[in-house]
Amino acid sequence: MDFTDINTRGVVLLGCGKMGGAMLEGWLDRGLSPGAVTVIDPHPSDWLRGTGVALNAGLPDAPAITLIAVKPQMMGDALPSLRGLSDTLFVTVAAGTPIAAYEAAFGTGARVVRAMPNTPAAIGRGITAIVGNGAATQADLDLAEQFLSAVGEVVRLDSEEQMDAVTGLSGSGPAYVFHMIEAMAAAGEAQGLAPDLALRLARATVAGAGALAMKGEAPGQLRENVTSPGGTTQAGLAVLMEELPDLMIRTVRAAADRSRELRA
Ligand SMILES: NC(=O)C1=CN([C@@H]2O[C@H](COP(=O)(O)OP(=O)(O)OC[C@H]3O[C@@H](n4cnc5c(N)ncnc54)[C@H](OP(=O)(O)O)[C@@H]3O)[C@@H](O)[C@H]2O)C=CC1
Ligand SMILES: O=C(O)[C@@H]1CCC=N1
Repeated sequence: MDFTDINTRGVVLLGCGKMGGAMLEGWLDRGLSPGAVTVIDPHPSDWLRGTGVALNAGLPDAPAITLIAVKPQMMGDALPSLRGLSDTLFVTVAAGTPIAAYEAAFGTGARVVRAMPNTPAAIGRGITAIVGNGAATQADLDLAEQFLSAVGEVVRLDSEEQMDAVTGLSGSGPAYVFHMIEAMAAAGEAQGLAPDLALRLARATVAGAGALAMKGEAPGQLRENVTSPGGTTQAGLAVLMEELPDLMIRTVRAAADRSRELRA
């Protein structure tokens, strides 16, 4: 991405914790100038202090993008610090909080893009779903997509309604995969492997399988490629496939339901 215009107009980041920090790290690595960034966060981390961004300073007049990355529960306290801004594109990554809440805070004319990223953004491997409000123009959506593309893939949603399902799947999804690594490592230990070795095998297996899946071949075919008739994988999958589909449906549904609750 060409950051020239954004580096000139500036970027404001409200909240720089795990998600805001992951995205900022990705953008700084890819050409966003630290001097163009103003972060508002009550307790900046050591990492953030070392980046050279402006911390809790006055806001630029018309930042190209104002990224909102505070927890939904903090939104009421946090949004008033952005009230002076008008000529900016608000991009929010908060789970649950609807676009209407930002329109209530900044006016119906405010240009808002609601986004749901995930933490692999820190290494440029995130995926973010976006949807704009009525005031957001095609150019605004293009800008948000370009900016977010710097830290991974971007998909556009047809409606804000889809955001709860997206949050339950890809927003929270990295945690499911990390837990899968933990569970696989524990299972290896249960079969007699040393903890370090089991973790190394589990981590590399998930990372390698993920990278292979990204080549585009259907995951079902990739699974079959591993499964020799009458072999070990078939024996393992007989157990996993009995439980996992229903478990995953319940997992994603619980997360999506929580996203719906946060809206209330
Ligand atoms: N973590 C993830 O994987 C994902 C998170 N999100 C969304 O991103 C948002 C942030 O989540 P996450 O990064 O995990 O949470 P964190 O708690 O790690 O980050 C939130 C940050 O906001 C700061 N903060 C609190 N109050 C204010 C305020 N009034 N003004 C400015 N900053 C404030 C917090 O400071 P302090 O800690 O000192 O209170 C913290 O640094 C949430 O809305 C979440 O739904 C979306 C997708 C994925
Ligand atoms: O757990 C959460 O609420 C946030 C939203 C998606 C991932 N983390």
